[in-house]
Amino acid sequence: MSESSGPFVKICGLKTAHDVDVAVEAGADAVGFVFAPGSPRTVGAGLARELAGRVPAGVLTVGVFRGQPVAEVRRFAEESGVRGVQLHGEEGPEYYEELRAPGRTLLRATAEHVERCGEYGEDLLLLDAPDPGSGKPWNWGSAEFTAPRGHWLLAGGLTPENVGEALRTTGAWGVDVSSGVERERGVKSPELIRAFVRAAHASAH
Ligand SMILES: O=C(O)c1ccccc1N[C@@H]1O[C@H](COP(=O)(O)O)[C@@H](O)[C@H]1O
Repeated sequence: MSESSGPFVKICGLKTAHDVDVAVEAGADAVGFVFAPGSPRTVGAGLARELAGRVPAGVLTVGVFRGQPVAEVRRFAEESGVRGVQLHGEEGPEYYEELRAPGRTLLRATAEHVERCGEYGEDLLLLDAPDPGSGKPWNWGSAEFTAPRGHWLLAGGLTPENVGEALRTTGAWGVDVSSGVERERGVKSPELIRAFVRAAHASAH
């Protein structure tokens, strides 16, 4: 994982070589490929392998899953060569145990309150909206919100305009975005990707 002093930034839902290159050149720490079915961002393992092959070793490649059987997750991860696995379903700790592999980073996405990162054996916790990938924000700015301990990413409705405030308000270790860097649903905007990474990095100063 990133040792840089700024926040960890993941750009998710990439489908083209150009968008991958833009995210990497902009300074993203991680790029995500959606393997969950039914999303306008869903890609197959073959395309993801091509895209992941463009990514330098210092940038984490992540496969995104939702409610899929463990064998399917493992197969997609192995066929695509992604180094991270992000789970958005109801999977319990045993699921993480089964997916643990040398060099693999496990990300647990949840919309529930969590005390600390690592409760299910994950390396990174991702606090997201109940409807992941929808672009809808949630109540991370409210007085009731309490941040988990450890490394966690904030996601859900983030944009270049609100990411700085989101990082300052929540103290998140990093951020993850998909909709907020798209010009239309499922189609990334290079300008918005660059603006998002710039705004996230600027929040550290
Ligand atoms: O992006 C999707 O379509 C998706 C589908 C299924 C599970 C997760 C998905 N994306 C994740 O959602 C957040 C981004 O949300 P937003 O669009 O920025 O509001 C991020 O964690 C993606 O990995």
